[in-house]
Amino acid sequence: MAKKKKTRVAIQGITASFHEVAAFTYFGESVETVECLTFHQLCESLKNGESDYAVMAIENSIAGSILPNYFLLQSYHFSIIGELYLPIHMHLMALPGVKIENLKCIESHPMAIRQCTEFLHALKGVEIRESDDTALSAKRVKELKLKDTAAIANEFAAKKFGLQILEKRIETHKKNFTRFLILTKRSSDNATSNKASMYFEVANEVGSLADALMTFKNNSINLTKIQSIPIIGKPSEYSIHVDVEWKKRKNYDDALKQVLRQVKNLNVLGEYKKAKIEYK
Ligand SMILES: O=C(O)C(=O)C[C@]1(C(=O)O)C=C[C@@H](O)C=C1
Repeated sequence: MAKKKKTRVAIQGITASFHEVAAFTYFGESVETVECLTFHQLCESLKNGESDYAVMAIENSIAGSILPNYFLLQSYHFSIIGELYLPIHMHLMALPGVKIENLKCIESHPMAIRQCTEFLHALKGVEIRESDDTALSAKRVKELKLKDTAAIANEFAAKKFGLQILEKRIETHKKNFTRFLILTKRSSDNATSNKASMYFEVANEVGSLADALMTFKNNSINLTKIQSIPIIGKPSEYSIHVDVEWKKRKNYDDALKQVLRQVKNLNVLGEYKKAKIEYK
């Protein structure tokens, strides 16, 4: 009998990155992760059929939105079929025996660095270097035997690459989570959906955005996120990305019909089940 093919999930980063943890948390550990060093590569992997799904970080509770990913969502038109809020614990790690006083450089993913600015500002004379991925930074420290460099990454990376944790939980606030979107090429009807992501444009006129938002309110739709995204080539013009939640599907359907008449170029990126935020 033919062996069942594993579900392939594109992640940004390498094994032991936060994206891999997100993929395993959402799908279970039996999936095969496809490592992509950039979010652009991640989208290409899904587009080319190299992956069945992609997991994409979209915002962090300390560092904020990952704006370039909103552009990718608009240009690739994948379907959002789910979301995940992953608690994020950042650790400073180095080769065994290395002390904080020996460090000349700390490297990590830029989103990870932004989540640890309070801790990093307090260190004097240490260069902060951005990398493609938290786990990749840990791997580099190990493979290149960098005695003056530490990585910021998670506990799985420390274990996998044999690094010693010098300082635990260096994120600026302990309630720290990253929201990940689950993307695929096919849209699917999800009867249990109670959340949607969409973007649209409004006329540059008094009240045009407020009117569209009022329509959601008037239909008992809760707006959980609003993000303006520059329209390239049209300075001072924006498309508006919103995430909305509902208790009754009919309220959402009614709101959507009405909003369609108020805005331009409305695109629904996906309807899916709202995830819980569970702090560890
Ligand atoms: O570098 C990693 O480990 C990632 O998975 C990337 C990423 C991000 O893109 O925000 C994921 C979660 C954390 O917020 C930090 C970094």
